[in-house]
Amino acid sequence: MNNLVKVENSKIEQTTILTLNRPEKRNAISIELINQLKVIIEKLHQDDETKLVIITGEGSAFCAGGDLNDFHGEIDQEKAHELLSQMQEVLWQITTLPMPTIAWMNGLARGGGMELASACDFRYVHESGNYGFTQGKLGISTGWGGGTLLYERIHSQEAYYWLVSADIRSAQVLKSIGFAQATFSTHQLELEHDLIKPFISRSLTQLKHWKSQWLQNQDLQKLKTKMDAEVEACSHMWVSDEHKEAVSNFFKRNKK
Ligand SMILES: CC[C@@H](C(=O)O)C(=O)SCCNC(=O)CCNC(=O)[C@H](O)C(C)(C)COP(=O)(O)OP(=O)(O)OC[C@H]1O[C@@H](n2cnc3c(N)ncnc32)[C@H](O)[C@@H]1OP(=O)(O)O
Repeated sequence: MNNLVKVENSKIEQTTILTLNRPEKRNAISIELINQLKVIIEKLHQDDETKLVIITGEGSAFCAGGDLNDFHGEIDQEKAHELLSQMQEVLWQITTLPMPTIAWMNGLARGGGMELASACDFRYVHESGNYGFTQGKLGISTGWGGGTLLYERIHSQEAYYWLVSADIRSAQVLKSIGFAQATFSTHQLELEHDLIKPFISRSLTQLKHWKSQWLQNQDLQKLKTKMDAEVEACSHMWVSDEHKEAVSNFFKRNKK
């Protein structure tokens, strides 16, 4: 079995780094990758020693969103709902992990890649990357619950506008709207990085306490209900002609 997600446990720093490992596909999230991620995140829920989880991508991209070969345009509404729900569950499990999570966005992200980042507690973005909730241009809405999470991360007026405009933004803009906590310029993720150091210097007890406080501060039941509604809405848009055409145009563009 290919490791579509690399897992590195750093015992001294009590940190787990998860690296999406399909660089040739810009780390697009296939069904197989979802299945692997599911098992890894489930294990982390039972892990009493890890105090920090970092999600990043191999190569030039953080994540290009759902793999459009698996999440293709010809599936019906029920099937779309079933597939979208699988990744929604992963996003939910990441959101509710008992330790802090960081999306270390080493490069570009699109669509579901932005949703994945939104499921993390903190986001750091590479200064040369570009980032977009581009679902609007594909004739759909966010389909994994990440639109709901976006509203939790930035000002609601800005979230609403970003989803409608579906525009691609720079790292500096992400920082200015509060989606990213900071930008970085290094290519290799190092746990000694100034942005990671504060986490590593805190104890397991401290970090788990702050995470639990963070989760208590949210109405998780309401959040889950809103994420469910988002998946349902997207599954209906999935079968629109506009969406089918957008997916087909993507593959045609890539064949040129
Ligand atoms: C399904 C859930 C839904 C959601 O809930 O949000 C989504 O995520 S929908 C998907 C949203 N994502 C996109 O629309 C991104 C599509 N990709 C691109 O726009 C570009 O590929 C890129 C991400 C901007 C990268 O551009 P570039 O660096 O120029 O690389 P290429 O375009 O040449 O891509 C390299 C390689 O990767 C394949 N690829 C990229 N993204 C996807 C994808 N989302 N699904 C499947 N495959 C993808 C691309 O086809 C190329 O493959 P080869 O042709 O085999 O080299």
